[in-house]
Amino acid sequence: MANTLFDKIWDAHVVQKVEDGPTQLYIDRLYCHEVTSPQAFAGMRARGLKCFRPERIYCMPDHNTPTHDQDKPIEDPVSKAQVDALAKNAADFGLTHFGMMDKRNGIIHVVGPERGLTLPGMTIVCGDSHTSTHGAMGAVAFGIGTSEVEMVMASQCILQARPKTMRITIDGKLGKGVTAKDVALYMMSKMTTSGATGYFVEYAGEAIRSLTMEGRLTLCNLSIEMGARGGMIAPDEVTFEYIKGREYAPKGADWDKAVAYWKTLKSDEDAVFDKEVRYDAADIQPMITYGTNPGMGMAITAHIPVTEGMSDVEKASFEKSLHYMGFQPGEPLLGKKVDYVFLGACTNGRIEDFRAFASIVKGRKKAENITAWLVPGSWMVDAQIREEGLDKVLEEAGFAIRQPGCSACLAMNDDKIPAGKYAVSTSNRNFEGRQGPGSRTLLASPLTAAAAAVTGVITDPRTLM
Ligand SMILES: CC(C)[C@H](C(=O)O)[C@@H](O)C(=O)O
Ligand code: SF4
Repeated sequence: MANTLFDKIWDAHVVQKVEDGPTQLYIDRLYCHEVTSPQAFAGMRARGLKCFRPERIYCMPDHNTPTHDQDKPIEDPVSKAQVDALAKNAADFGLTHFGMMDKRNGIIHVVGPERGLTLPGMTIVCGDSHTSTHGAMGAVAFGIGTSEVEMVMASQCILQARPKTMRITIDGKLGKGVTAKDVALYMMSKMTTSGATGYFVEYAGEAIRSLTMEGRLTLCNLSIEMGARGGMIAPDEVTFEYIKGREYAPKGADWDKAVAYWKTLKSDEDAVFDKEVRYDAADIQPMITYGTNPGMGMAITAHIPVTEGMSDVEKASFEKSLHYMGFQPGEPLLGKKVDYVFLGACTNGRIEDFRAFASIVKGRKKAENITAWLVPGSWMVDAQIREEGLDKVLEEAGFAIRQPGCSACLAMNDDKIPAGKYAVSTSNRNFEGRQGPGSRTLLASPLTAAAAAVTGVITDPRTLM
């Protein structure tokens, strides 16, 4: 029988099936961060359990870590308690822990792939919705709840209902200034934030194949914002090239064996998906969001939609959203003044994102009215930035690089956008208050963020390329 990529990986991990019930699925990797693991560890303690496969569990703090002075004790008592608890829990349960200031620390969804911990064919879970990111390497990766984290700690298995499969094919070539982030924002603007609910998505087509590994990670990261259980891309030479030589990647004969297996990880020609969606790359422009969910996006040169034709319910929520943002239906965003720019998050905190940002700001200066937070996704990204001399380019243009972590993506640390201020942000969520109480978020690519950072207003990055 012809199988999809998802079927192949899922079926290889089934321990047992419950008749008319969920599947018991073996999990290759469990990632833990400080926010969603404390209750799971407490549950394990209360039941007197040890982790079943401690060597398959990797822990690191990322949400509560400050992005400055990480060598000093964390000032905020809540954040300090969370971060300290993870270190203690990892030590007590014999788990690998990349603590703050460890050169392997960073946002879990940036670190997994870059250390070679995330590999094709794996099942990967974490108590975090953006675990979908790892699917870019050809893995079945999805976010789980805290009680499920405990289940995996105890048994290295999880009970899961099998999701339906969807394939999204993007034909053709992406235009100038159009990045993986724009592809994701475009799809969401078409499908809405619930367009893929109940499905596990495989991305395919020429435009997807041509993405770098970083771009693929960005795209799969945003799968969850379309409601998908996860997103994935069949591994290919781009994937193998990215993984080769990384710290935890297979080496020598194990590498050859692994690649031979990974090459089988693709949907069969005649595999049938529960749903198929197609888009044309030529229709995708640099995108920006104007509302308070990631599906409220448009081409940067477009005008905010008008309410004609909307139902009363749609109109009410649309108007509430625009009121929060301080925008009017039908108006353009180009030229609007911005206060903050955030480059980072598990969406766009990788080396390629810093390269893209630097390519625009090179030889220009940060606009006076802009406060810019540039936050590498990990210490490895930080090291690459310096190795490539991008730090010099950024500094000459008036930007400073902060220390790794989730930062202003959800503002669990001090990096909060003040109420009423506008931030062009490379993160993945623009909900009310997401980047701080009253903050107004406009999601966009690193190129668009850079264009706003040097002009002080919303600017089409193509005009600066
Ligand atoms: C804190 C965590 C549970 C949350 C998530 O699951 O995604 C966070 O990472 C986010 O991006 O909102
Ligand atoms: S960077 Fe943002 S989206 Fe990613 S894990 Fe951290 S808080 Fe969640």
